Amino acid sequence: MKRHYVGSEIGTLRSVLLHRPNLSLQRLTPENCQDLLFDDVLDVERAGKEHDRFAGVLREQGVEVLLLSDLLTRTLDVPEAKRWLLQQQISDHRLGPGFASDIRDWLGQMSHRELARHLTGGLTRDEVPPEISSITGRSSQPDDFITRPLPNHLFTRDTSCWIYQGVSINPMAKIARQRETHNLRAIYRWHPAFAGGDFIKYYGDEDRNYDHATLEGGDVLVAGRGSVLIGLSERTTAQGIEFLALSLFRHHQAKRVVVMELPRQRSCMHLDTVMTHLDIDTFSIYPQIINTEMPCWILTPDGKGGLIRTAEKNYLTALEQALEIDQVRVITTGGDRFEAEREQWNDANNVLTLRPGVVVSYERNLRTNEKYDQAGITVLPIAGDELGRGRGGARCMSCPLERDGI
Ligand SMILES: NC(=[NH2+])NCCC[C@H](N)C(=O)O
Repeated sequence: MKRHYVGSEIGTLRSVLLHRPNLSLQRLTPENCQDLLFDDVLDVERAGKEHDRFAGVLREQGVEVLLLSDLLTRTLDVPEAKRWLLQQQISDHRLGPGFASDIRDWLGQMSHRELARHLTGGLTRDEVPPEISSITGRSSQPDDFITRPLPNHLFTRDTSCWIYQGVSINPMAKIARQRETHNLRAIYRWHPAFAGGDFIKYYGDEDRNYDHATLEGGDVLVAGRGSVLIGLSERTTAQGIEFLALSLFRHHQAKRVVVMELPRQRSCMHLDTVMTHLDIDTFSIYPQIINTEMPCWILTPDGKGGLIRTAEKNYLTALEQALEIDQVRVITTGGDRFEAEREQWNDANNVLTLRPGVVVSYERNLRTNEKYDQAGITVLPIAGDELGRGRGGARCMSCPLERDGI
């Protein structure tokens, strides 16, 4: 079995999980898109092409690209996985026991590819045969959906994140994304590439209510050298960080966790919207948010199963300690204040590093890409006019499964 291991944020990327936008994007309307955490509706066909190009660039660079729909389809071949997933996604308490059971039976007859399509793309009333109905004969949901689509599966970075020899399968903060976690849990439990594999599940794999202890992978940066950086953000709470840090220390996978506190706002919903790692000593940052005023702590194990929390003077010294280097170099978002704000909103700082100093970035962010270039960082540009409307860039549209350390 392949070894899944993510040793850093910038070491050579070898294998990555992506989700090609599908049915879920076709369901987005001006009325529901905000609820589903998209800022606009998309040209679905064009978004698909942009995504294919993104995957193409990764493959050309030698990265293995796995697609979520393929993994899910294969997972459904395992009868226990299929039963479990249908129970989770079409639950009795969501739809009422009779209706839920009829829907599960009906979905259970579908080809697994088609079922996977609905497990990510949702199910509408119209798609279900009319003879299946709830006791009132009405749709059990206020809108047309029997299960709502999961368009944010596009951002595979968030739902699960690999850290050294294990994975966190994340309890998501927003209702619109919580059911994504079931799909990932099933894949990591039952898909033959993962089932029984030699990796740790740090957090999030239990059937329980995680309540306020939420965590999303966009906030987790595997710095390497035994360090992990985590954003305390709109999505990732102190409670979630505490659980993950304790688990990392218990499994001897990290020596320290650097916590950086972000304002709770959409434009910087995750750490990776304002900061990514480009080369051993180099970070891309959005200076309006990432600056020396930002509260920052270092967590270390106390040797008795707890945590020691030390406040840090500023994030730069914290990063230097994390990477065990003398000085970090930062590249700030390009252009004047207005341009920088607009480019940050369009994910100029959210780039995917393929190996030290080589990144994939949206081509539209001209000013910032120019600064990367001047600083000796190689930019592989991709179009993202449609994809970007979901508020995410190359980093958050990818979940590294295998990457070298530094
Ligand atoms: N790691 C990230 N920056 N993820 C971006 C996620 C965007 C997505 N629409 C959401 O609101 O959840």
